[in-house]
Amino acid sequence: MSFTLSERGTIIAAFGRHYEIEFADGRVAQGFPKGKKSPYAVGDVVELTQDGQITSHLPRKNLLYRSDAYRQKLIAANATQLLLVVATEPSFSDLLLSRALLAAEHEGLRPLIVLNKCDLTAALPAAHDLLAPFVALGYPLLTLSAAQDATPLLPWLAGEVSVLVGQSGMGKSTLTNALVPHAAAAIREISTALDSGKHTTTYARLYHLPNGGQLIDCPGVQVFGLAQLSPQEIESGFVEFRPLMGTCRFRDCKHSAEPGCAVKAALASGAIHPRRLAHYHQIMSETSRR
Ligand SMILES: Nc1nc2c(ncn2[C@@H]2O[C@H](COP(=O)(O)OP(=O)(O)OP(=O)(O)O)[C@@H](O)[C@H]2O)c(=O)[nH]1
Ligand SMILES: [Zn+2]
Repeated sequence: MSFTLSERGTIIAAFGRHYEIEFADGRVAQGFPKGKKSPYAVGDVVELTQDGQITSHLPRKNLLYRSDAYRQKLIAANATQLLLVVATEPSFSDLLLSRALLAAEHEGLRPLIVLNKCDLTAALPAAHDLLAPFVALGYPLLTLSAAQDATPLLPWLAGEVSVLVGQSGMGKSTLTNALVPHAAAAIREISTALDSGKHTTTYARLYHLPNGGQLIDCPGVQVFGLAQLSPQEIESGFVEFRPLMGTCRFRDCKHSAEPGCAVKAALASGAIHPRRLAHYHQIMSETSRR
């Protein structure tokens, strides 16, 4: 009989097929998956053999990921909160925000929209306009300047496993560096190891916050595909559509030009924002192409 001793730890960094695993006593080991795939994500609790092979992960509370028809990109496992980072400059995509919120709703993550770079005041009104439909839905919004003071975020982070998601350049790394002592050093170390030489985040990492809670910084996302979601899941992920589900005249209503459409009626009355309906149609059009 042969067996390999294995240990259980949490993935705290993921770069391609290369993982860092932290054990309960604070030790950190390198790990790699069996085979060619990278089926694990930061936040996963995994079994690691003595020679560094990851053999399995424990059941996940949730898994944040994006996908298109061909592949999945895992973002984080077992998180509790999604920090959607946008900025006054450069301008951000509100469609991407709708997509990320849909993923948060589907995975049961508490969403918080963080509007960064509020020191760039000239662009502030336009950013608030773009965010207004989301704020009207009740999504919490925190406005700050990571470069000047990231502390307004602290009360939101205690006791949570928070994932930073946003387009490149919104300031996720600046936020991380402001909140986590030594984060910059860890980032430099690995960038040198990967020889990327770039200042953009190329891998995901989990940090322990000084006052409790954990923060996961990820590479910037420009596309957030949701091929994993069914049309029903997309519809129920738009929170303002929920009370209307099943109330259109036609059961398979596309909420486009059908008579007796409850969603269109809500649009006319102002209960649904035209931008959100446009996002819904865009995301739905991608599912029907599968
Ligand atoms: N004016 C201002 N600039 C900021 C602020 N926060 C970040 N920046 C700048 O915005 C740029 C992008 O910030 P990063 O933290 O690298 O952005 P990121 O979201 O981590 O980007 P990726 O690593 O590419 O995903 C940098 O030049 C920062 O100095 C802020 O609060 N105010
Ligand atoms: Zn309808």
